[in-house]
Amino acid sequence: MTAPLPWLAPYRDTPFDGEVLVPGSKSLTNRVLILAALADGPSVLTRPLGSRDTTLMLGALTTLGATIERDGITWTITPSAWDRTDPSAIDCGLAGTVMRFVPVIAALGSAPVTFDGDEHARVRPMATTIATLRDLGVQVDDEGRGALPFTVHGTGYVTGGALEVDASSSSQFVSALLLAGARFDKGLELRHTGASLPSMPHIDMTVAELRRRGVRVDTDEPNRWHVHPGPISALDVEIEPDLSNAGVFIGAALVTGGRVRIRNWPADTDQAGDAWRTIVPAFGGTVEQDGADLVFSAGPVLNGVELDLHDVGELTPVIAAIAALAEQPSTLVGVAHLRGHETDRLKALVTEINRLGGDAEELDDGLLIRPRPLHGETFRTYDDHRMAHAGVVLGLRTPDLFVENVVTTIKTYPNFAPVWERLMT
Ligand SMILES: O=C(O)C1=C[C@@H](OP(=O)(O)O)[C@@H](O)[C@H](O)C1
Ligand SMILES: C=C(OP(=O)(O)O)C(=O)O
Repeated sequence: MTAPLPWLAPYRDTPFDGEVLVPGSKSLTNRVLILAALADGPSVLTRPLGSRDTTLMLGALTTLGATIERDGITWTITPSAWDRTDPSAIDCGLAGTVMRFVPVIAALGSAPVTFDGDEHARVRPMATTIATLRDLGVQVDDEGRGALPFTVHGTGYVTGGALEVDASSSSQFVSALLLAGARFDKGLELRHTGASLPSMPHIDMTVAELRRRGVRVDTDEPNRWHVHPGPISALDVEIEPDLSNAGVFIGAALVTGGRVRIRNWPADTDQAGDAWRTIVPAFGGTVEQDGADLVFSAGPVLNGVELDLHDVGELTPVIAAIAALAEQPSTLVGVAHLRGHETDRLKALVTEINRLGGDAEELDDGLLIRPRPLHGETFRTYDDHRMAHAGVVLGLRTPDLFVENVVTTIKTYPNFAPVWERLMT
């Protein structure tokens, strides 16, 4: 198959002023799908995200015995009976939520399940998943790789109890264990032992979704979670718009001196993307609530920023693109773990911003970006949806910028390129 031609990103010399309803949250959709597959009855999801990562999650849960019925904007999930005994295989693609969450769920079944994914998925950090499963008494065959592919041999139950995890390279190792913990015979008393724990809002989201379904989770001490054993109640939910993906449109408003209305911004949410409310003022912009929507506007000057993005690392690529177009230098820290994301995002951002004539430098745990005039080039995306988002934001202010493999945005955003083209041209 030949690679698609690089795509000419829309350029604008006038302010963008638009309105967007972004598709559903990846993180919420994939958590809700897992919990629906473990629940005590069928659950209905309204406005779930239909994208590559959620399709992979549906495929994985179907393989484990759940059934899915789709009807327009609703999906009905009937839980698995967990009675399969034949070996099966699950494709994780490049989805962290599939490769980290599903192996722990598969341990509850009674069959060997082999996990693999895209070429780059094989270098994403997975040793913690394998080690914690073994600590729980589950047999995992990885032929010493400490990475995909590997096979989980479920025996129909996991005893659970006390467990330590070093989740400094990804919060998803914690979320995975918490999501399954109520179904362990003794529940789960989990303690994170590593130096730091990224993406805390994502862990808070996991705990909140468990509690909404009647699971008792104690979080009295930092870095400790006690999930009590018991049923997970079925629950019908509406999925919030993906606030991390809203960032690319917010970026468009900031770098063109314009404005964007993001429709249906949830008033109370655990999504990492809610941090745009404070990030936009740091760049000199403003944020206004208007009914159910948030309106983000550029200020008279696009300031440089000094931000610790440890909690909200997935916002970094778009923030880096905005920073490269700002009027002063920016420093972004707290994101060493981005080296284990869809690609090594620190290296990729430095390489691509500098390819356009920019001046970006990799720090131990982040980026230093000094704005420079940029010129058109092909912006490489390394199969990373958020690198493509960074590229299109830079393209708004850089004539003749081509984005390689813009279709990679399908990971979390169906039809992104046509939507962007329609809004920006
Ligand atoms: O649990 C989740 O849904 C996610 C957790 C975060 O992972 P890391 O902690 O690995 O950054 C985030 O970056 C990722 O996009 C989604
Ligand atoms: C890190 C990300 O994804 P994943 O869920 O694959 O880890 C992301 O979407 O920015």
